Amino acid sequence: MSPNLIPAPPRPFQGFFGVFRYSSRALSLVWQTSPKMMIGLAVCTLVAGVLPAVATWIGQLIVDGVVAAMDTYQASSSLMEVITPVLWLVALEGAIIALITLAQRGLSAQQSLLRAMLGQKVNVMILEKAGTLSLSQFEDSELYDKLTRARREASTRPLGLVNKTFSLLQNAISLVSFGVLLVQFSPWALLILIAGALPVFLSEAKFSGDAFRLFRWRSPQSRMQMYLETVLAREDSIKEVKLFGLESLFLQRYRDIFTRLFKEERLLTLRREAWGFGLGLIGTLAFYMAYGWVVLETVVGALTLGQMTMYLMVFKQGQSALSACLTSISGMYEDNLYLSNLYEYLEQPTEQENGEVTIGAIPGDGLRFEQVSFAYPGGGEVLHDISLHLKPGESLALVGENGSGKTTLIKLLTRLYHPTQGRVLLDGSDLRDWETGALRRRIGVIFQDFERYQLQVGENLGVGDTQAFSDEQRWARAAHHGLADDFINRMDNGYHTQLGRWFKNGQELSGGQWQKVALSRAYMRENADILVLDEPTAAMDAAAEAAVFARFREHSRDKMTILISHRFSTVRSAEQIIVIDQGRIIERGTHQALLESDGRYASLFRLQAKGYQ
Ligand SMILES: Nc1ncnc2c1ncn2[C@@H]1O[C@H](COP(=O)(O)OP(=O)(O)OP(=O)(O)O)[C@@H](O)[C@H]1O
Repeated sequence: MSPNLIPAPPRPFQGFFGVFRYSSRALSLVWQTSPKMMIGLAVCTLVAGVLPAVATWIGQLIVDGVVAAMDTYQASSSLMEVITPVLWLVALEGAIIALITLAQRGLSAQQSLLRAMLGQKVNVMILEKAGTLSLSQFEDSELYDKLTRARREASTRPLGLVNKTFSLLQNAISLVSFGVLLVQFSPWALLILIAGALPVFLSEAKFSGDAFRLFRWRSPQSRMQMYLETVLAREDSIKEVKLFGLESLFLQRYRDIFTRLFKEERLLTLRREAWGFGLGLIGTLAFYMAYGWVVLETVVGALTLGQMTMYLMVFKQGQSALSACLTSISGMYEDNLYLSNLYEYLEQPTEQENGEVTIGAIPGDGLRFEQVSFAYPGGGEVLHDISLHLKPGESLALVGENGSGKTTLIKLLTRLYHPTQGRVLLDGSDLRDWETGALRRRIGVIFQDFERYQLQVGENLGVGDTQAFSDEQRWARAAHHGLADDFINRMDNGYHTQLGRWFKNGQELSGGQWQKVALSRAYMRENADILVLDEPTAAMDAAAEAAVFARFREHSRDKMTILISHRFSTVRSAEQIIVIDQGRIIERGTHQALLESDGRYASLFRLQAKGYQ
């Protein structure tokens, strides 16, 4: 796809000025970050903007002073007397130049400090917003693109915009002061100056828009590149990459994406620079026309030598100030486009899911699914008409083939998703109405794809209850329930051992040990009265599994427990067993009752039992 074919943004080029709507927000963001430095930037900008014209004007006074001094000196008076006024002017110009340098240093120091502070602030804003997004929003690839784009570009853009705003101000001030001097020569000269710079500006603005559209268009591909980088360079995937010999395959795909993207980028860059050069020539032409004119006026005696030098300087500097102004404007346009990305992401509506219920309408009623159906966003229905009731102290086991919907049911119970039809009730109140904190405190859950944090072992347990994140006694208790205490106590630094390979002295655990850590994490929620274990023992040896369930039953006598497992040995003791097939409940009852009814459960059980004979 060529950049020409890249879909235009909702407000195309004619909305050039409309796109500046993010400028004020970027400015206020910088102001919030550091009002002092923003004022400092403004002062330095002002100083660096006004003084060059003053220096040029003094330059003219010096040249004319020198010419006059040469005449006076020949008419013989003392050299010192003749030259002193000129030397004072030289000293003054020197002082002004020193002041300009000081202002420029001040500018760059404040810019680099602000850059660091703003980068951090914007990244925190992006991550804070990420914390408010729902799971389904995270799974939406368009939103994910927005998030990635915002993280890649947006953190440097607010400061860029502020810098350009100030630089625009600075150059505009210089331009006005040069303009005042130039108009005295001829208003036409001012016109020539403007006419020379305008074409480059227009082409720059157009290409900035194109560059942004290219950036947007290619973000899914950039994301694929980032993904391949991760797979090829992360310890958790490298094992498989090596064994399957995937390096060259993935690297080739990585290169192909680059080649495709680079083709577009090269085309755009070449066009941008070629047009910039061609239209820039108009500016050069304008300068040399004005040059010839000034020379002519000097030769015929309409200008002094000092004035000639000054006007040439003024024209040259005026020209660069004008083109700097226009570059700032087109740069601001570009920054605004990128900021539109950031704000599109930050303004993404979040699903308001915080209700107010902290104690249910019918305390002690337990958990109910009432004719619940569910479809993932953009997908077909994966759960159909599920009804079940679990009272405090009862245990439920979910059985079913891969993909039948067991984990999805748990996601609804933990309110990671909402039912598309029907309701889930806890103690008689709809889950949607529960206050998030109160609801989460009541549920301890371990998913089959639990997270392996590159933190200390203890902290890996602590994440189960942020209130007790660093509570070592609670770590020990949870590890005891989850049968993780034995191996943790044998580690060099006990609960303070760093896990994973990302950081120094990190230790890797076996699959079963990780699972024990995850199980203990669920036990950190001591007040939770709903315990959900989604295949908690798949990686454990038989003895560990038996011990885990013995401990589980003992620990959860007065709780509601939901267990998902493909092993019937662990399922059979549940008071209620539900068999799910393609999102529907097809059988329910106790182990004994299900065997007697001789349905799907009974045949699956016999199949597994045969495997052990
Ligand atoms: N995030 C998702 N987005 C879209 N569809 C999904 C998502 N997660 C699961 N599914 C689909 O929902 C269906 C049920 O998946 P679920 O994970 O609930 O099955 P499961 O019974 O837990 O399977 P397993 O025994 O393999 O863990 C599957 O068809 C799956 O493809």
